[in-house]
Amino acid sequence: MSFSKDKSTLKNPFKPLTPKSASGKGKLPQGQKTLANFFTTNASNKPLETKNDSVLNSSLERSQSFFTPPNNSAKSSLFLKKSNSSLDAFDQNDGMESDLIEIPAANNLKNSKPIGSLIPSRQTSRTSVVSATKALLLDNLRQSQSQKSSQPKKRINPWINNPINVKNPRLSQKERKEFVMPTGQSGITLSKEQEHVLELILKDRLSVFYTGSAGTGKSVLLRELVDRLKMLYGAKTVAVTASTGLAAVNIGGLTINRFSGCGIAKGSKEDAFRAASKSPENREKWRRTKVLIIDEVSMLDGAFLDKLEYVARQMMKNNKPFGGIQLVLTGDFFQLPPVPDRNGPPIKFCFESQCWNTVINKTILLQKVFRQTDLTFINLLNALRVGEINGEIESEFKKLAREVKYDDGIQPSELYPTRNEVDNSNRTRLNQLKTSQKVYHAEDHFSNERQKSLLEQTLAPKELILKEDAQVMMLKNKDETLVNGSMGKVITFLSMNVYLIIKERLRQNRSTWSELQHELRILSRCHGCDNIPEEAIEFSKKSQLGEDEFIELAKSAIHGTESLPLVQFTCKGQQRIELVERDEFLASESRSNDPTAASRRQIPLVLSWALSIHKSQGQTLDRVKVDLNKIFEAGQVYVALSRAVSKDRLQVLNFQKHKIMTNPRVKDFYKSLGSV
Ligand SMILES: Nc1ncnc2c1ncn2[C@@H]1O[C@H](COP(=O)(O)OP(=O)(O)OP(=O)(O)O)[C@@H](O)[C@H]1O
Repeated sequence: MSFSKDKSTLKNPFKPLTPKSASGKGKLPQGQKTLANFFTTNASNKPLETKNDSVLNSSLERSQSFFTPPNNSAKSSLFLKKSNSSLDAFDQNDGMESDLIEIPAANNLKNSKPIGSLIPSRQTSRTSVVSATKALLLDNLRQSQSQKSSQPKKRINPWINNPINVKNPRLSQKERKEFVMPTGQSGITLSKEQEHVLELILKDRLSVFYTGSAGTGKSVLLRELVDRLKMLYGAKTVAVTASTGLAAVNIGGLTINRFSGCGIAKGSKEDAFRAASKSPENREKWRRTKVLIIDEVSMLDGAFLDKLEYVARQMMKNNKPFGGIQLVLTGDFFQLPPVPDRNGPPIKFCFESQCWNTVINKTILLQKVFRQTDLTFINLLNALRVGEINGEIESEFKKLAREVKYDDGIQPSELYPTRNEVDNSNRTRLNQLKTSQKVYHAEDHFSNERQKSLLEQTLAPKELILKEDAQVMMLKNKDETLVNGSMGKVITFLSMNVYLIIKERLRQNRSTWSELQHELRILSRCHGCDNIPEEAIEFSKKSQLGEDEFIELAKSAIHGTESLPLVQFTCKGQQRIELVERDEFLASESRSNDPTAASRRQIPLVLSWALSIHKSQGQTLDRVKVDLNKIFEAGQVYVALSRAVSKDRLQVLNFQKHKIMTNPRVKDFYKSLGSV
């Protein structure tokens, strides 16, 4: 490394850059975007853009346009609908949704009321909340009640600007009666059928199993439900669990095995109770539980559910079903089944458990599919779900073998049944790149070997190897458009200080993206060097940023903090560039407020040329390629193909009718619900 300029003649790299150097650049050719356009600080300023002019999208656009830009000084996190007329317009569209199917279980305690009578005020029930303290909730209630004649309320987006702060905001009995829960989650307005499920659980206090095909919004509904239940009863009384570690991580909960204290519960129900009651903390946890939520219930063994039911009655010293605990189960039994135990008895689905009919008061089928909007595609997926593939449907799927070309260079996620195939595919693709590489080692915090091994279940890898041009997927929700599952491409690696200068600089600059990508890569090479590399000095003479400015940036890059991946994401059809910082991943059995929680700090990205079908369950993927050659499990093909948002962005290789496996017991169960 050498200097071609005397250090003393160089400007102070830490001095803010002046706009002066931005001047003098030629105008952009027509239609070309400046790089500054790609850097978005607040995606919520833009309405959602979708190609389909469907009822759903137009509803979404309308509801999106009601948001005002974030406002820090506002009383945080309350979203309110703008006016009655817009609500009416929305409701008309709602009328086009398919009818609710509600299946009373054999012993239903109550019949549910008609939707209209369950929702006293359409206006308040359509208001939105993401997080709020008790005071804010009541404030919202008062405001919304006096809102009809007043000004439209300002909305702010707490996901972006405000920390979420739900500290056990319990409402009193009286307050609860008055309180009509608002809806939230990054601007998503729940559909009638989703709201109906909430009403059954929150108002009628029924134990509910809600199901529905892939993409019907079960997870969206669950997240909303968890927020609301915690607000109503207090966080500690709501047990949020899932059948697998991965699913538990997705909803910020524990595995049901861990929550219950039963462990793997291979023995009798009495053994399970003995294990669970060993620790006083565990007994206390059970006794304060009012609601138990279990997600991805298709993967939960029915025999385990029976043991749990017994444990609950013993713990609560109450002989009512589940010891009087309200139960909320969700999942789709046509998706992945429980993992069989080679040495144990054959698996049972939960609906085959002895307690099922006693503990579930209501079963609800969500019918409206949100993930896809093309009705033909939805029908094809439904045929796949129930395994009814006639010649016509088979030929439709076979047509999807064609290659799909994407003009932004981001390749589709390849889905494979086995982890080995996934690792091989990603490794091969990474090795093919001859670009710069960076290795990120996870920063793990744990207090024992068990916690250490649990950390390996988090989505974030212990060692993440990235290269420029590598295809990656985001693992965290950042705001409305950059979410878990967003796909992108690594541009280069920059330290935060250089990124901030460049970001500011590019707001005033009219250079195009293709012109600057190379400059950023050269700046990236300066990181950690003793002196400015020759290559950078040479390049500075033709830099779009101007020679002096480029040299200043190069000096900043030398002294920069950790070099982080700069990623170009495609979010809801728009390009967006972000420097991705480390984030925290809790082990599945840890709680965020527990100081002894096991956690991993890692860059929230994974290579995403390939994913396992198992990991893809629960995800919405923008572009998908599936090879059905090695499929071995019922539900696998359905899970894989139903991740795609449209047929146009799905490639299916080796589609053969005989590969589509559906469990006949699952089919019979759904037939008994009248849905097949
Ligand atoms: N009420 C709604 N309005 C608009 N979009 C919604 C709504 N509910 C869900 N969605 C969207 O539909 C997509 C699928 O939702 P979600 O993942 O909750 O479905 P799911 O039933 O859990 O699917 P799966 O069974 O495949 O895991 C997501 O992109 C989500 O944002």
